[in-house]
Amino acid sequence: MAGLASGLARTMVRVRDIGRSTLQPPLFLETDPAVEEPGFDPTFAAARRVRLDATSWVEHVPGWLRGSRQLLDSLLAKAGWEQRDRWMFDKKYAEPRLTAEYTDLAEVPEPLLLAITAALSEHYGVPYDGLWVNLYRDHRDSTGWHGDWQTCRREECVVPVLSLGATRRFLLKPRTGGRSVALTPAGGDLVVMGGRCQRDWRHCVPKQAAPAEVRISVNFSSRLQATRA
Ligand SMILES: O=C(O)CCC(=O)C(=O)O
Ligand SMILES: [Fe+2]
Repeated sequence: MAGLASGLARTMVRVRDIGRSTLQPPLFLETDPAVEEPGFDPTFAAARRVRLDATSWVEHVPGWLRGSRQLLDSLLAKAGWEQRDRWMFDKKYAEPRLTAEYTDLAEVPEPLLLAITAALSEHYGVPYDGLWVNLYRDHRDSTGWHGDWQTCRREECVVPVLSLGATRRFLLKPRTGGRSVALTPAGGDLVVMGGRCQRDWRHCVPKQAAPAEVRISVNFSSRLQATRA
């Protein structure tokens, strides 16, 4: 991680350069490798893409956001966390995590997230205009196998997920069954699902036996992708 951090330091964007109201990526780049302020790599230099099959892929960008603990603490305090229910057959279950959703970016409580949204839009060529955040309070919280159908109604979508806090396993497996692919995103890492991933694959964040601290995932959405072509 030390090598990676110093390699990325040149291109980190400082949070203090991010205007409150602008959706444009910040213009000033940080040059001091010792800086601890939050900052992201607008070049996505560390991205590693895994081809899942001929039409689906997942990308892991380790260490994309530096100083991610600050964003975690801020969201913990400021996001309007709610408990959601899920119906399974005839029974209602409380989801084993908390969620806050922002369909309007103007409501997002952290300006850094606006700059991050703009950088993701620019890099992946998708106009992200909303996001939802999930809070995994400890190792017993989880997300079951699913595809993001509500936010991906097109054949192909690009769905970025930014991890903050504890390292947890993020698994993908073909919808029709078969071996799963495991990623272990740490705080500050991006996982990006692309191609037909939401149609042909499922993803989850499983519970684990080993104790884990709090984790937040930030999931980016686009009205364009949520609308049938
Ligand atoms: O928490 C994560 O890493 C993934 C969350 C997710 O897949 C979802 O909320 O749809
Ligand atoms: Fe999902």
